[in-house]
Amino acid sequence: MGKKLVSLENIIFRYEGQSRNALDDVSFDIYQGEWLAIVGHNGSGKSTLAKLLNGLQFAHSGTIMINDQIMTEETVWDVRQKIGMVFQNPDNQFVGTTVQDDVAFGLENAGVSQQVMVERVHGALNKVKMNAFLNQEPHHLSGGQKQRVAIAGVIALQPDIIILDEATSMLDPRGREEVLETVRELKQENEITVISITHDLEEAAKADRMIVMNQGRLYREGPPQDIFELEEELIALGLDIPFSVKLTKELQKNGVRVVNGHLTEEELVKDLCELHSMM
Ligand SMILES: Nc1ncnc2c1ncn2[C@@H]1O[C@H](COP(=O)(O)OP(=O)(O)OP(=O)(O)O)[C@@H](O)[C@H]1O
Repeated sequence: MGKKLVSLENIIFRYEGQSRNALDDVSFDIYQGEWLAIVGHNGSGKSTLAKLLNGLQFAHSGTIMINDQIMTEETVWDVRQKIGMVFQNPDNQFVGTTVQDDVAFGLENAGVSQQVMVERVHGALNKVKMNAFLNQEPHHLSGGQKQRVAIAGVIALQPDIIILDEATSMLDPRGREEVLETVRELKQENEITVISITHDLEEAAKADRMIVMNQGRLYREGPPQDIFELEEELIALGLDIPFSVKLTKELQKNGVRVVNGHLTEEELVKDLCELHSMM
């Protein structure tokens, strides 16, 4: 496990005029190089967590520490440099007229020299496999490609952490796969730390660790295999377990000896093929 990069301690936050806390004594850590998925039903506090991590709101009590710096109104601009956000709607975050302008936008604002900018734009687009689209206009791109450009815009700024706030929820299955594959590769190659906030437990299954939020409280945390063992509890919280986990349970009930822990359909299919070849 890498070093502790983010630490939340006893965070309490309530929106003005509301009778209950949106975040109620939430504590957890995030380690360098890990992919943490934060899941929960509507209103469980996921987006509020993202707002606090990005300094758009401040906790009423408790501490958020990001790479050894405590988040306060005074440090927020420094801390924000360490975090890149990718949001839900691919169309709302395209600010350039072409792919390369879009990726360069944040670097221009950061006052980076022309030479460094060109290197970083090309490097970032290479990493998300969008370098063949440098001069394309956004309306020629699919949703998945637009989100990959948004990710390139973020990694060009070399943050320590990327937060994906429901970044795949408006994409078709292919776009979703493209974006998740990009995240997986980035994480593997660059030791970047990923926080994905999602309704989608199939997506969360790809993370190293999951946090389940419920009514502003941290309900459970652990590796996806352990979290999906909570099957009935997750369903009671309004969450749906991945298809491969459900199918594994049904197959086992019917006497098929598949092993537990298949978080993707591919893994389950591989196991079934191996069982079949032994028959
Ligand atoms: N701007 C706001 N003003 C008042 N209350 C808010 C505001 N935003 C969120 N809330 C409340 O705070 C709580 C947590 O909401 P939050 O949006 O963080 O949940 P979420 O898990 O991200 O839900 P969703 O998946 O629907 O976005 C909910 O009770 C919600 O009604």
